Amino acid sequence: MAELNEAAAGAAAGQPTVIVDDLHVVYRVIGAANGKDKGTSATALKRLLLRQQRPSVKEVHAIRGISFTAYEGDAIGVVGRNGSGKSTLMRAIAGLLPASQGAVYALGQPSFLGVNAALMSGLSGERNVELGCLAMGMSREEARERHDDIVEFSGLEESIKMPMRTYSTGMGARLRFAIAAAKSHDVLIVDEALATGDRDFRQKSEQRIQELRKEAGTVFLVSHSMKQIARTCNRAIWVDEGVIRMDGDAETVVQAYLDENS
Ligand SMILES: Nc1ncnc2c1ncn2[C@@H]1O[C@H](COP(=O)(O)OP(=O)(O)OP(=O)(O)O)[C@@H](O)[C@H]1O
Repeated sequence: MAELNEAAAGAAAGQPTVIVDDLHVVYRVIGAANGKDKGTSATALKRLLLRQQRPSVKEVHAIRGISFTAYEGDAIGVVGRNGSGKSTLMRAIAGLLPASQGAVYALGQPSFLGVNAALMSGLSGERNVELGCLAMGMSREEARERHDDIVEFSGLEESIKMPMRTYSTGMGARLRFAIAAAKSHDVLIVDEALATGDRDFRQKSEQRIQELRKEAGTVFLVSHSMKQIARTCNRAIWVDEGVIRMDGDAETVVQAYLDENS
């Protein structure tokens, strides 16, 4: 495993951008431990009226001691079965979830799909492009300059004038990626967003991920598509029940994962 790790690091050969050191993440779910207590507002009210004790707290230890280092120029595919901890790991790297033990050190502020500020569902796609660019630190002029390219990349055409709440999940994901991809990032985390696009959009976005890598950033790509990981990434991390099962060059990890899961 150590050999693979070094091989992956060598492929990118840049400075470290993310260091994950013995990371643990624990979710606390209130009222989930007792099968009879469904945790609805009615049961909460009943408990209040009857002065019963607070429901027990169930802990879900989603990440159980993960360590690795990502480098400039790395495109890291994150693979693993449903519920293995991929999204939790990504959210912890982005600083959206606290570590219950260990730490994440990152260069700059990792962007979770690039636009950390949520897009506004009541506003048009066009207006969200402008706000998204400003939220990523562009000047108004820069945002205006990039506008047409972002709209074209998104492929939303006339729908760009419609409020975002009228968009399908796929349309929303395309717009988010198009905005995020308009800027270089030290660390960009793309969590399943590309899965919703059609073939054309997937090709465009995979190409853009390669360009972002060349601009000396690190890209994490969570995907259930092993082909996409093998095409897009130089390195892959296989997460299994909250720990790293394998970390190495993308093709080797994808093959090992497929061997076990097909
Ligand atoms: N908000 C939450 N509260 C409690 N438990 C959670 C929460 N989010 C995730 N979990 C639990 O943490 C574990 C890891 O979930 P996570 O979403 O990180 O997995 P994943 O690998 O991204 O799955 P998928 O491939 O289905 O998206 C699972 O056991 C899940 O039930």
